[in-house]
Amino acid sequence: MKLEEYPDRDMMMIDLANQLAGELEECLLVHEFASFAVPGGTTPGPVFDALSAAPLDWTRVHVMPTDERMVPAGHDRSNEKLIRERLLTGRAADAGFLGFAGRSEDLDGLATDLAPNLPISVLLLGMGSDMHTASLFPGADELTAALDKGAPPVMKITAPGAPEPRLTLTRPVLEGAMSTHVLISGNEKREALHRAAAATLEEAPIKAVLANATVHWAP
Ligand SMILES: O=C(O)[C@H](O)[C@@H](O)[C@H](O)[C@H](O)COP(=O)(O)O
Repeated sequence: MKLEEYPDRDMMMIDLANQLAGELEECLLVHEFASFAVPGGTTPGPVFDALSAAPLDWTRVHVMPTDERMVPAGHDRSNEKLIRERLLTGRAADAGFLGFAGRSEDLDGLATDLAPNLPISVLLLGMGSDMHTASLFPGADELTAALDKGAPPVMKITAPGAPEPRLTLTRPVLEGAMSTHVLISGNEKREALHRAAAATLEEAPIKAVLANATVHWAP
C-alpha cells in the first residue's frame, strides 16, 4: 500500500484527479478503451468535478459505479445520479456508462456487460469508517460470498441497518484492477485505515484492495 497524505482536501482532490486522468490517458495509448470504476458517497464529488474537464478521449472511457444503492436511477441516494451530475459532464459527458440501476434481477446480464471491461483499468474507491469499501460492508448478509476469490463479478448485498439493498462489485473484480486508488479524508478514516492492518478481511473488506492501492488522505 502507498499512502499519499495532503495538507488539505482541495489539494488532494485536484492531485488525485490529475493522477486518474494521467492513468486513463496512458491506458488509452495502448488499449482500445479504458474501464473506470468510481464510488458514490459524499467524498469523491470534487475529484469528479476536476476530472470531468480532463482533455481525454472520453469516448474511449467506460465508466461504471463500484456499487449502487437499489433505488431508482434519479433518486438522491443513487450513485448513478452523482456520477452523471458530477463526472459525466463537460468533456467527460462523452464517456460510456455502464450503470447498475435496475439490474438487480439481471445479474447474469450485468456480468456479461461487465466482462469486456475486466480487469478494470482504473479503480477509484472510498472507504467507510467501518472499513467497508464499495458495498462490501462488515456484517453484510452476502459478505463472505462477495469476498470469495471465486465470487461472480457483481452481487446483491444488504448491510446491517442499510436503508436499501445494494449491488456491488466483488473482491475478485476489485483486487484485479490494474490501478487502484482509495480516497479518504478525516481523522476517523485515518484511524480506520490503521485498524484495518490488524483486522480480518471480513472485519475490514478494504483489505481486499489495500496491498496494491494508493491511499489518498487529507484531514
Ligand atoms: O455507495 C457508496 O456510498 C460508496 O460506493 C461507498 O463505498 C463509499 O465510498 C463509502 O461509503 C464512503 O462514503 P463517503 O465518501 O460518503 O464517506
